[in-house]
Amino acid sequence: MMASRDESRFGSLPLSTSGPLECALKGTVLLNHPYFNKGSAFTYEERRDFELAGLLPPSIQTLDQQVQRAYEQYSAHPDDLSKNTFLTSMKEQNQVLYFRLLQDHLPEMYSVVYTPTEGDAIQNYSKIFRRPDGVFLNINDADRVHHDLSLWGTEDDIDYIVVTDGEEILGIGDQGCGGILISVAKLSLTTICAGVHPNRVLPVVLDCGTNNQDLLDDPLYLGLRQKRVTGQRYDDFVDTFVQAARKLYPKAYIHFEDFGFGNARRILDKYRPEIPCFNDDVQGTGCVTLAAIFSGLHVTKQKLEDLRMVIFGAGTAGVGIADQVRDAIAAQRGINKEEAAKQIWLIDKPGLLTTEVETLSTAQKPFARPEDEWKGKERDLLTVVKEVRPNVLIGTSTVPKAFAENIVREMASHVERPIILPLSNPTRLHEAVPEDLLKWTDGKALVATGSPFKPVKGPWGRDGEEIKIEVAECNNSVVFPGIGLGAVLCRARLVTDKMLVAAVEGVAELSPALKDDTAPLLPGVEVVRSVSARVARKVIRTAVEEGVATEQNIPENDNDLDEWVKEQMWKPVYRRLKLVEKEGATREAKGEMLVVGSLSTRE
Ligand SMILES: NC(=O)C1=CN([C@@H]2O[C@H](COP(=O)(O)OP(=O)(O)OC[C@H]3O[C@@H](n4cnc5c(N)ncnc54)[C@H](O)[C@@H]3O)[C@@H](O)[C@H]2O)C=CC1
Ligand SMILES: CC(=O)C(=O)O
Ligand SMILES: [Mg+2]
Repeated sequence: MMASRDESRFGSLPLSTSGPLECALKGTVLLNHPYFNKGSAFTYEERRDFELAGLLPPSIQTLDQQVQRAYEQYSAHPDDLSKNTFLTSMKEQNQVLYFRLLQDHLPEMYSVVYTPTEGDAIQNYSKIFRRPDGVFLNINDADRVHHDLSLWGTEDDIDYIVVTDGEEILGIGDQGCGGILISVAKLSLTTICAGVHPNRVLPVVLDCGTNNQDLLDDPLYLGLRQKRVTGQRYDDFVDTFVQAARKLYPKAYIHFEDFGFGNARRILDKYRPEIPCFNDDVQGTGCVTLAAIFSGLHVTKQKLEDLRMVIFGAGTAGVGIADQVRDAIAAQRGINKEEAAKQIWLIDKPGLLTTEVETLSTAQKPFARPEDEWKGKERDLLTVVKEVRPNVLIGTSTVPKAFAENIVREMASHVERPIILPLSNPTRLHEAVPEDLLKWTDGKALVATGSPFKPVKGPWGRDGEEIKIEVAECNNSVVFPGIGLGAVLCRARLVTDKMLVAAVEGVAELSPALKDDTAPLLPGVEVVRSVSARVARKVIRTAVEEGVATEQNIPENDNDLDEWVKEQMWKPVYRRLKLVEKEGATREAKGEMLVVGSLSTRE
């Protein structure tokens, strides 16, 4: 399916987001198709032309009225997980209404469709399952991968694929085939936050088995009931998927999500030089955290050269952050990466990572401290904080309460405004909560968290008056949708380091803390679409400079480019349906294009 092209002042736009929509479906088939369905909002003419009149109550309603009703239904649900399930079924019924409801209530619903509630949905996947959503590929049927993927469209149809193997979902570990829901959730965010067209995306899970014994013992578990396959067979399976996806959907950008520590980086390093791909946990987290650090340093009136950063939890996300920050230090100070790495200390299960630690991974090695520096000293977090006197402390360990009061007070005794980012999701795994961090530092800590938290009140105003401190969400979701949108629109061949740096700048420029030092370190979800548009513009501009943009008609002027980006961002509005004959109709008009959540309408 290629959406019908719009004529605009830019000529023909690659992605259409407005104008009438051709449709060859009628009656109940139409009502059951989430892409076309408008429910009570079908107009009089549409009800007549599409044989809907007797299938709907007579009042014709507006999208606003539908949103109001849907919001009331949503609010009646007793807990977040049932709200999440309600939203999923809404998406399966009426896509525009689902995205519009989300858009209108984004700050409230963000945590319900994403972390932390999506984590609960994933953990309960086999219990709450109703309809499949996305592509299930399993390692025992590797020879079917090409065929099974080919059912989702032709070569122009897919812009964006999110793929997981379910091994390291959020902070909740191995979730086997339930991981499909992280692919689905990340794609919902690319649409709602960045306007990536919801019918041109593909959520995929690579089911390689699971080492989660609870799942293996659960009679209702839906995935492969076997231990994870590793080694060459695993690598071959991932490669079979990547090659098939490239061949079938050569325009698609591949976003890797929540792979295990041993695989995430390896897979990224293998494919990055060849195809447009991105690992959100490594690169997305690195980018958003660097943006938060930039605004924290702006508040403390320091520079990257002043940075002394301790990262607790040196896994996929922790080392991803270390890399991104190290590269930024090297670029800004004009020094090599080895020298820049000296401003970063990594701690993992063995304690501080030094050159003597035997389990160092390839990615951790560049940050290992010389063993001599630490002879005779403890390697735990408290000692490291005492010795290093960091101004930035990051948590990506999944160890709740790891940033204990004595550690935080120790840090705050050496620096005026400690920048503390507990990033482990979901909420219950945060290394500390904002309320404690602010209490222990008399409101001085500059905090951002991996999942959303309510603002904290305390007597931290200039004259001791009570103020409310809003805490930014430092989650890769601030940045990955915009990077993806940029890469898709410019049809990037590759995602280069400089494109990622441009994305960091795009987020950092819009940080509220730049204007007000009591404001959050990162832009919030209420402005996420403009953040994504800015990030996309910067990513596209850099892709052109780097010679990796293949789209021909990218405007040169920044204002034009902004408009070009925004015009192609999908919006949740009803488009007039135009009846066409089935014969000769496009795949879109015949309802044959991918609509996640509409598997039952596919043949
Ligand atoms: N806010 C955000 O945007 C993101 C947050 N995360 C969160 O970060 C956390 C880690 O995720 P990944 O890096 O993907 O997982 P991972 O498993 O690759 O990394 C976790 C690391 O923490 C270490 N660790 C565990 N217990 C420890 C202890 N007691 N002391 C020191 N280190 C310990 C582990 O050995 C491992 O290296 C998760 O909770 C995840 O949800 C991940 C990606 C993005
Ligand atoms: C945010 C995210 O990607 C994670 O927690 O894994
Ligand atoms: Mg993730």
